[in-house]
Amino acid sequence: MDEIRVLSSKEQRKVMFRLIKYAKPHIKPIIFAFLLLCLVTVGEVTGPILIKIFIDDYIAKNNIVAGPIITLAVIYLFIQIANAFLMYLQSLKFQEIALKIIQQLRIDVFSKVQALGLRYFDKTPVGTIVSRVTNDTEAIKEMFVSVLAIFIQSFFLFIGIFAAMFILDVKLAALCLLFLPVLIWIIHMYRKLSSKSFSALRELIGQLNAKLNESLQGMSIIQVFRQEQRMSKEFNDLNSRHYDAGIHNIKINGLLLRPAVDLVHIVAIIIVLSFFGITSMETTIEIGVLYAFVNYISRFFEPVNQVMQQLTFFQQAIVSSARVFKLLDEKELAPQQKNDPQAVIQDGKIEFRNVTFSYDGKQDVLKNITFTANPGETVALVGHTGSGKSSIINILMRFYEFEHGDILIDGKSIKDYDINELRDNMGLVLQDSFLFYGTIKDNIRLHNLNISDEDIKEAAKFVQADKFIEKLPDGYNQQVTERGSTFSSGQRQLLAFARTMATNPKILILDEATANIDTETEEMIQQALEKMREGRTTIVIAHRLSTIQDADLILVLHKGEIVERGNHQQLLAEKGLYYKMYLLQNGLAENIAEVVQHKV
Ligand SMILES: Nc1ncnc2c1ncn2[C@@H]1O[C@H](COP(=O)(O)OP(=O)(O)OP(=O)(O)O)[C@@H](O)[C@H]1O
Repeated sequence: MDEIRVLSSKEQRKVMFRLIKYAKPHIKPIIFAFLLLCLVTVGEVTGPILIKIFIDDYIAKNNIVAGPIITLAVIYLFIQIANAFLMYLQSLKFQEIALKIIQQLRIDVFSKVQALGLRYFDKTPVGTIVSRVTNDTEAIKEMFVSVLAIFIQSFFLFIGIFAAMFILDVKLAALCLLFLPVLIWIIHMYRKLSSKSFSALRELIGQLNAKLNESLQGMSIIQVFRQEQRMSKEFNDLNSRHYDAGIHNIKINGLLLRPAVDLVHIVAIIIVLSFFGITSMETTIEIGVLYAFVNYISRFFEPVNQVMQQLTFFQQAIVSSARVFKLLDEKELAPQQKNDPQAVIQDGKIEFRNVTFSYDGKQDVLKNITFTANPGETVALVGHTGSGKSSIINILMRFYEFEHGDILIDGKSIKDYDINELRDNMGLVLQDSFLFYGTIKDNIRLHNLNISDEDIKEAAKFVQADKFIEKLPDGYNQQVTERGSTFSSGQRQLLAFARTMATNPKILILDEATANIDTETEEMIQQALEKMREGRTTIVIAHRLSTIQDADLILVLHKGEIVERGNHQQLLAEKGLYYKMYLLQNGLAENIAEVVQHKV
């Protein structure tokens, strides 16, 4: 989980510059949008000047001449209409650019997530990653769509208004400039106070997401173990903390947003009116100038208010951007390959040479693993839970990088191969067969266009999945719900077999299912596995020793080391760990307690 941390001003600036870099490819439309913005500002500022001319030159002087007044009115109307149109156009342009930028950012984040190594996913809750791709990029979108547009628009308007005020009355304009430091101070205070509460708020939303995600994924366990109340309590606690953070935020906003700025606004009007009152005793003042000033001051405070309001989103976007950039800079990448074009898998010979591996860099979970699986041979990994069987598969599949020793395929280091070459030739079937939302066909083909409908049917037939698929109302076009929850685990397993067989890999890696499957399906699965293994180098994690008695080599793992090796008969004759496991699994141990005591 990300820590609640307020970014320093320097860090915020760095994040801001990096965000702005995303706008670089859109420089031409941005310049166009800025030009539109300039025109809009000119339009906004000229309105009060035209009214000032109308008041001072015509009304005050009682000089009601139809021609010039109508011309003035027409110009005024034209400027207002043109401005409305230009405003629409510039806002559309800014939004378009913003959406394009955010689209790119999302693509970058998603590609990065896919390039990350499993170590990253081990330490990061799924909810947090989802939050990065959705909520955080959404917050950044807000920054580009409204925050920056309003900041820039307000800045332009601000300059335009001051220019107009200086044209009308230098002294009074200079007086108005005095309010600037006060406003800057309010904005600074607001930013300072609000940034911490925003970070806390965003962080809590991330935690709420993570909790929700955990609850949904583990729903069956939650219900079975009656964890509903605990989960609700934890969720409620987080929700209450979110509420408190929200209230804290509202208080800061309530105090510093509109009220503080409005107060300065009123003081400014009072000072301007007093100034006019005092000077009117010495010189005649033009009522039109007074109108224009009061109008400008109101217009000037409106953008300030808007900018203040946008600071909320700005803060949010900076925090979100910092998190997204942290993800983009994540160094925990998937193992890198040398992509040697000469490295091609021909026979599928696998050699582990003194491989030592650790997940955390501290504790070795595999120690000095050495074995060879010759082409077409089956090597079975057995051992108690936590002995390192899955870890061997994890490094063989290049899910995790290993530092010591080497794994060779057909005599070349596994690190030399192009990852596609490895993935195309190594079929992996895990215990929990993951099915995607889509049809059965999609799930077997996995969008590989080289696999025809015929290939799919053949693969299904090969693993005997065709029988149950054909009985489904829509056959191969039957819809698979999320994670394939409407299929039995045996059926899911058969579909996963078919998916693997459709690619016809040279190497098979199987994590044999431990789930209880009815005897008939079990039989089908065993037959399918036997056929699949024929002519393929196979590494299989076996939970039941009965299924691997014909393996060419059985490796018995204990605490990350290979403690016994040989075929079934040899290992039984050794009367070691394998022998004890075999007796236990077959209920043949005369005194099971004795065997267990022997630290099986
Ligand atoms: N992703 C991981 N991060 C850190 N440690 C891990 C990770 N996966 C496994 N381990 C640790 O590595 C050791 C070996 O685990 P591994 O999953 O390889 O055992 P296994 O023999 O496959 O067990 P099982 O039969 O229960 O699947 C264990 O101590 C386990 O706690």
